[in-house]
Amino acid sequence: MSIHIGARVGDIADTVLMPGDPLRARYIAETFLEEAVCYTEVRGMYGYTGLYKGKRVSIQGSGMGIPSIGIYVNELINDFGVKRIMRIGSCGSLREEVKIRDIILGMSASTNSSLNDITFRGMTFAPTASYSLFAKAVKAAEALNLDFHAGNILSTDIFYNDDPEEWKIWSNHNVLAVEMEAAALYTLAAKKGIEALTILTVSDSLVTHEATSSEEREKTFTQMMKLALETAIY
Ligand SMILES: O=P(O)(O)O[C@H]1O[C@H](CO)[C@@H](O)[C@H]1O
Ligand SMILES: O=c1cc[nH]c(=O)[nH]1
Repeated sequence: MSIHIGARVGDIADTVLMPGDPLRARYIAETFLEEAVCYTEVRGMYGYTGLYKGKRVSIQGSGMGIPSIGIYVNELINDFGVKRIMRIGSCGSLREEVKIRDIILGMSASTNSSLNDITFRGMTFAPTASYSLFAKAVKAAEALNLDFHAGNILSTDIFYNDDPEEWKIWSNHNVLAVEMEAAALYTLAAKKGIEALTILTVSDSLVTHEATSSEEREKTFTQMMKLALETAIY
């Protein structure tokens, strides 16, 4: 058991899918996994292990934001020996061509967080997905006949930004969408030598101001869930 994950060594699979929302973790486990067992309820941040098409996979909530996912990713790797983490989250579109409910593979994650300023002392690190997982996700998407966008995403520390125009700086540099965790996942994965990828579904658009409901964000982004599970077993 680690400080924030109430599991025993061996309870968590080598491959972990991480939604921000713990209720999405429960929904995925109950909907897609066989023999799913809940291995942690600490802080209500549910984690489950079960079988997807016969292969062991875990689903662990990360919470919202870089500090929260940083805690869980560190413990998953250091205390439970996890080898592969795929974040599956919602995001806001920053580009007109990226429509609501579209799927995005985050090849790299820009950030306005001080996370890497602190670590790299003012120099700039480029948090990047693992090519191995990215390539598998592309093949899995093709097999599922799913369209997707692939590119740079933004991991922001600020959900409610006082400056309603700031997103355009990122949009003007072809950053596809905004979420709040991928840069930390990619940085920690690089440091610890594990594989990482972020798969997102567009829940709202900063361009058109369309938005989906909380219930839809918890339960209906099933194409992204299936894509991540198929990538896990590819
Ligand atoms: O849907 P999740 O995975 O939580 O991801 C997005 O949603 C949350 C904000 O509503 C942030 O965690 C952001 O990254
Ligand atoms: O971080 C996020 C997540 C979803 N939608 C947003 O606009 N931002």
